Amino acid sequence: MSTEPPSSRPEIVGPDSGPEPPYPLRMEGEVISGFGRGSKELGIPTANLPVDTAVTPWIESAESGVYFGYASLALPPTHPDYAYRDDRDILSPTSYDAELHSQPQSQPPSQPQPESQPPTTAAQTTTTTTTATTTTPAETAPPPAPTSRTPPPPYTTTQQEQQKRRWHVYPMVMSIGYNPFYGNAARSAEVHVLQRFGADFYGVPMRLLILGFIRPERGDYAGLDALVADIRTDCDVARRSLARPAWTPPELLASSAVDGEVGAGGVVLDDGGWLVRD
Ligand SMILES: Cc1cc2nc3c(=O)[nH]c(=O)nc-3n(C[C@H](O)[C@H](O)[C@H](O)COP(=O)(O)O)c2cc1C
Ligand SMILES: Nc1ncnc2c1ncn2[C@@H]1O[C@H](COP(=O)(O)OP(=O)(O)O)[C@@H](O)[C@H]1O
Repeated sequence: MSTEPPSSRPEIVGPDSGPEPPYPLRMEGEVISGFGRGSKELGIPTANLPVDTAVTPWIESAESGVYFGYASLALPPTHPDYAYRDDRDILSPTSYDAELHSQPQSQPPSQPQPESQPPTTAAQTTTTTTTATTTTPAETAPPPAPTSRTPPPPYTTTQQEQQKRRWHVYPMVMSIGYNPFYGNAARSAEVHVLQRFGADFYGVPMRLLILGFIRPERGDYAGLDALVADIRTDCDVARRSLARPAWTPPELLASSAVDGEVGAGGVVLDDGGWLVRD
């Protein structure tokens, strides 16, 4: 079990009756690379999506901070986590493996490292039919220790493979903002999927059904450990919040759910099937 969260942090967010307006919010795109800090410095990988207000207008006025909900990934058959159980392959929030939060793989710096390079742009990585990039942006941080993580494989090379992709749904926690601890110049959307994966999934289509807000982003952490502890608490909060009946996939993906319909108990039933629709 996790350590006690700071007393100011609630353990669950959102009403037991389910998500309330303006949620659910949606976002989708192909996973692009960020600054490579998530795994190496924090031990918490984050899958980045391009932030494009033309495609996702709500994001312009969205408060910078931590959100939670469900992420679906259109994994190709070549990915080790590709599994065919059903067209709607749902992972319960309670199946989350807490060991996912392994320790950072290199010695973290005690102070935040400034940006040394701009993030990879969407234009560099939006084509699914090309090989995913294997480069990691240069950093001013200490050189990374040897890592056991595999480089991004060329998942999306053939049309045949694309046709065989299947959507897999997982609980997630995400950050939308400028990462003030690092002082990013551009706004980013970064998703930590509450699942341990056998390999990276750069270039893979990802959809997000965002169901609630956990907290505003912070830049005043005393050090990296404090940021990591807060993110781990975010993960616990998201997992607990999503485990409630009105927040679990069967309710969200109910076949009777109509987009935007207000169901019993004031729950806004989204067309959760969007997460897995081809
Ligand atoms: C749940 C969650 C909460 C986060 N909260 C903060 C935060 O409060 N302040 C901050 O500066 N960055 C926050 N971050 C962003 C991390 O700093 C970011 O994921 C890290 O810099 C990795 O960036 P990269 O994907 O470019 O490698 C958060 C990330 C996640 C997934
Ligand atoms: N549980 C997970 N959540 C998010 N991304 C993951 C996860 N496991 C593996 N990954 C992979 O790790 C990548 C993010 O790694 P990270 O070190 O944060 O680098 P960057 O943000 O620069 O891409 C994601 O794009 C994804 O391919």
